Amino acid sequence: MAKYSVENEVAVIAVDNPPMNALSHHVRKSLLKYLKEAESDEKVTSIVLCGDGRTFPVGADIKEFHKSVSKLGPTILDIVDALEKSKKPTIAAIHGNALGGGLEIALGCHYRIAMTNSKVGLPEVKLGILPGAGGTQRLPRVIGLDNAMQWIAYGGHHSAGIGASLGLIDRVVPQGGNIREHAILFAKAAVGKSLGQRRLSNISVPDAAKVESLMAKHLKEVSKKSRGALAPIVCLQVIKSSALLSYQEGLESERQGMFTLLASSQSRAQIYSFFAERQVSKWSVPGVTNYQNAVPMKVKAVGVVGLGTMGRGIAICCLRAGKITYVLEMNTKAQTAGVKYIRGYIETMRKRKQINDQQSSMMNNALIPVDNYNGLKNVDLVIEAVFESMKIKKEIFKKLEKVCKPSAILASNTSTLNIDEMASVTKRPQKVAGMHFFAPAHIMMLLENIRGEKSSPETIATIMDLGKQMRKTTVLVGNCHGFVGNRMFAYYTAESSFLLEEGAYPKQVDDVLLDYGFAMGRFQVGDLSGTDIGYKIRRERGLTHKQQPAGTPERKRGDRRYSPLDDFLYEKGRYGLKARKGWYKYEGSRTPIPDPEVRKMIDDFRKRHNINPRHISPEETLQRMIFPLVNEGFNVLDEGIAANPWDIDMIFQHGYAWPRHTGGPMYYAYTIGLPQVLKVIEERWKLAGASEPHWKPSKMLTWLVEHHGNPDINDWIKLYKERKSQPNSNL
Ligand SMILES: CC/C=C/CC(=O)SCCNC(=O)CCNC(=O)[C@H](O)C(C)(C)COP(=O)(O)OP(=O)(O)OC[C@H]1O[C@@H](n2cnc3c(N)ncnc32)[C@H](O)[C@@H]1OP(=O)(O)O
Repeated sequence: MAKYSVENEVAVIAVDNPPMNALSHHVRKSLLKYLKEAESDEKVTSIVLCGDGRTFPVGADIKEFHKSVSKLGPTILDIVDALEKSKKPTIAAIHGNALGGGLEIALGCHYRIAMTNSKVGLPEVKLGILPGAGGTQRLPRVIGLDNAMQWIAYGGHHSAGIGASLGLIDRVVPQGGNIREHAILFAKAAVGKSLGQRRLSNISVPDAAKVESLMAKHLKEVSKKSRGALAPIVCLQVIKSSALLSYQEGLESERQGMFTLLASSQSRAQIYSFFAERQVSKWSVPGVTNYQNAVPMKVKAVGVVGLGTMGRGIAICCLRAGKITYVLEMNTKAQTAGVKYIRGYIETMRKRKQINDQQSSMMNNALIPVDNYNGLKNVDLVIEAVFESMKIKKEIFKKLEKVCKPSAILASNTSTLNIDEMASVTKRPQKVAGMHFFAPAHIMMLLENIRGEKSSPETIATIMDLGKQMRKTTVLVGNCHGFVGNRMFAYYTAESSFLLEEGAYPKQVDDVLLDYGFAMGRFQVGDLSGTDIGYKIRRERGLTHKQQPAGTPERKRGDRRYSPLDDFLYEKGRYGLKARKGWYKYEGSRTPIPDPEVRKMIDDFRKRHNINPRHISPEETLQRMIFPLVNEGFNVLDEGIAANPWDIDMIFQHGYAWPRHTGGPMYYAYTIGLPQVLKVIEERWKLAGASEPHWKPSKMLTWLVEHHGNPDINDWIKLYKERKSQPNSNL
């Protein structure tokens, strides 16, 4: 709905649709009704449009997308047109966010004023669509083609100050000011002034002459940054029309572009991702607790044990979340280096204006290096971040148990190991949990929180709340080897090496993954993170080639297929980018170059094992990389390790840079169709057999296909759980 009032001859129309004033159908209807009323009321001389509550409208109602109600008139464009055509001055009064369709209606107004802390932007590209209410045609006319391409193709939010410097915002209202009162005064002053040039559809694009060079520049950038994504490309093409065609023709090109994008599977995947991101914070442990009833503990001080790459990043996250952060590192050299890194990073944030001087000095003061466990006696929560060894972690947990106050939560940043086993060496298993950060911890958006068997509701609520305070996409999962992410990802990695054994080379596999939309292929990522990391984890588990007793078949560990190619690579000193050689070689830059030495290593291996290399098609490569991971995803759901398919998808998008426009592995499987996915898995299982158990079709996937074909992803859990809970279900 919207509210209507007339104050001092100024009509004020306030959108009232909490929480975000989305432009739902009923809002659009009432907005147009009040606009007509203001237009026809002779006592009204000007019109202010604003938002009630938290914000100016943040855009179209995303829940309406792909539903018939979104097509019901009036459209947002009808409102934009009415605002622009109005004979009385129209003023958008922005507080909070003016995004998407919200900014488009502001662009329809003759003037825009905004609170200094408000944000403006056209983020539709993040939903796989484009601004469909004239935004692609009006924004370039006011801020120029170059800026508009930047804003629309990347979908960023920008401060009111930036908007003002580009001519988008006519006045910035300082903090503490009343936007409504300022708007009314502004509106009164605008009465009688010519509106011709204030109607943005009337003016031309200032830097239109540069259209071809700007187009080439932005196309190159988006193709690199959003590989495989359709929306940024279509956005650019449509914005280009603003420079070459009339406003009306440009609008038609926008309509066509929107039509194409809305019909694409990518927009569905991205809209799914928008809601999934919000859904994961509504966690639940069925029958135990959930986000609504568990109360988090107050965490003022955090301890971080270990100042290696992970510990440093975690400490930065804690400091940014406003925590007093004790960092424990016994090795003096490592401590000096770690603290130097953290302070250096704080300074970089200050220089980049991500934090101000006061925040920087607060963070520096809150960082407290300690060199013995007693230094952690006052913390409310500790995050252990040392090398991935159960023995070492248990020793640390025993020490923490002794020094930390009884109320303190003990968390481990383990990426694979059993949280319950760590909890078992303490007297407070209810206070033990996993907090799995992804490297680099201060950059990656994901936090995979692991509940132990005995973790209390308060402990779970606290680690989830801390993730939120760190502004991470925080997903709650159950305890098992590798949890959700690494348990599933292990098969992706294993299968990539099997592909090398059978006929592929690293670049061939990586190219398929790049075409799919990953920013980097599996072998490029391996080089970037360092091939030594995986080797040390395999060595800890007694798996590496050198640890096997004489006579052990090179390609087996127990009864499972194993590829030792990764071990050979490490043993040749090819540690990845840092050594300038890994799966690729690097000559003076970070560009991976296929290396004949690696090719020879693979060829020699094949010869030694009488493997006749065969051509592996891109289709087979993609299926073999992704489908085992999907299959394991269904096992993870079946066991309750992940509560929902979107939990898995968010883990992969934010922890493993899975391309957002495919939604994530589980959503992708749904897009392909579960029957097709199962068919490939079953065929592969017949070929591979028991030594490759990751191809054994998951019970849940099989049941869903047999009984429901390709059910809606939102129904997977409900359908399966209902059946599973029946007495003779055999599931
Ligand atoms: C033809 C014309 C075409 C127009 C295209 C568009 O306008 S597309 C929409 C463009 N706008 C956006 O993409 C903005 C989406 N919203 C956000 O980015 C964020 O919500 C925010 C505005 C930055 C605020 O973030 P914050 O973290 O403060 O809140 P939440 O994200 O948690 O949101 C609170 C709840 O509001 C729901 N919601 C937000 N925006 C919309 C929307 N546009 N439509 C419908 N619902 C929206 C969100 O889902 C949250 O709901 P919960 O049920 O509480 O989870």
